[in-house]
Amino acid sequence: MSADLIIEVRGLRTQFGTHVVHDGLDLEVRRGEVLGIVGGSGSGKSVLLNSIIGLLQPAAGEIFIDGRLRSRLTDSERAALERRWGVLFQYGALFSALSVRENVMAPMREHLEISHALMAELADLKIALAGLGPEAAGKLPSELSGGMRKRAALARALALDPDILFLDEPTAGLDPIAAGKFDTLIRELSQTLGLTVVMITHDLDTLHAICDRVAVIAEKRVIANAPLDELTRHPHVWIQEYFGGPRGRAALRQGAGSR
Ligand SMILES: Nc1ncnc2c1ncn2[C@@H]1O[C@H](COP(=O)(O)OP(=O)(O)OP(=O)(O)O)[C@@H](O)[C@H]1O
Repeated sequence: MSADLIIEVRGLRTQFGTHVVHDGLDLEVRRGEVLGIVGGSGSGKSVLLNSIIGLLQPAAGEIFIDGRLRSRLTDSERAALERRWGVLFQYGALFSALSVRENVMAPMREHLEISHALMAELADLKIALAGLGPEAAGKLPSELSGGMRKRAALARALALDPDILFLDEPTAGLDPIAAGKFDTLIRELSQTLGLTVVMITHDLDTLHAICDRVAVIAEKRVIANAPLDELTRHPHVWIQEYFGGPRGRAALRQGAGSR
């Protein structure tokens, strides 16, 4: 595995009963990049993410993180590895009965042995980093707008100073202005903190605004993984329909105009 790869998936097969989701899937993620993952509904984007982070056991294949084979790690090595990433799940998945600050403190309680006061202080820093004002810290998720909830979930994903951030449809449900601001925030965080970002998205604007490369899942595997301008020339029919359809062309024009 080359040193600039932080994640490498080889020959992944996942299945539920007889339903095969991935078969012979390969994926490479380079250190420090923002990688977008696209594919039709049900093509297995979330299942891929859950396999990489260990929530799902693949039927076959190998997943290397920093050159180390996931399946060969001891429990304590795996726990240490899992502290290195933050995950923003598709629906935010905040604890509804806990304040934003307590939500951000939750992974700290699990993994860090530091005082409550220090945890609260660190949580407030992450909340600010995610672009929320200090008044948000004491609020419940239900008291926040959709965009603010995404930021709260992002603050929690940043709780343990990860070097990889996994985002499952981070801008879904946001209006275009809020989505654009969230994109900018992710780009700034990846640059200032040196984060590697792996992001599932259907949002063509997001792909154009912040992704260095885009991996396309179709036919149970990654059929292409390239910068967008290369990808749009790819002959595969799904890619042509996705990027060459009216929405794809509009996002392309807008992306070109904003660069
Ligand atoms: N726990 C599970 N048990 C059985 N089938 C599952 C399970 N999780 C996912 N699947 C199936 O695996 C396939 C891929 O699901 P996945 O959620 O990864 O799709 P996706 O590409 O993320 O779709 P979307 O864009 O709609 O979110 C789907 O057919 C789904 O029904």
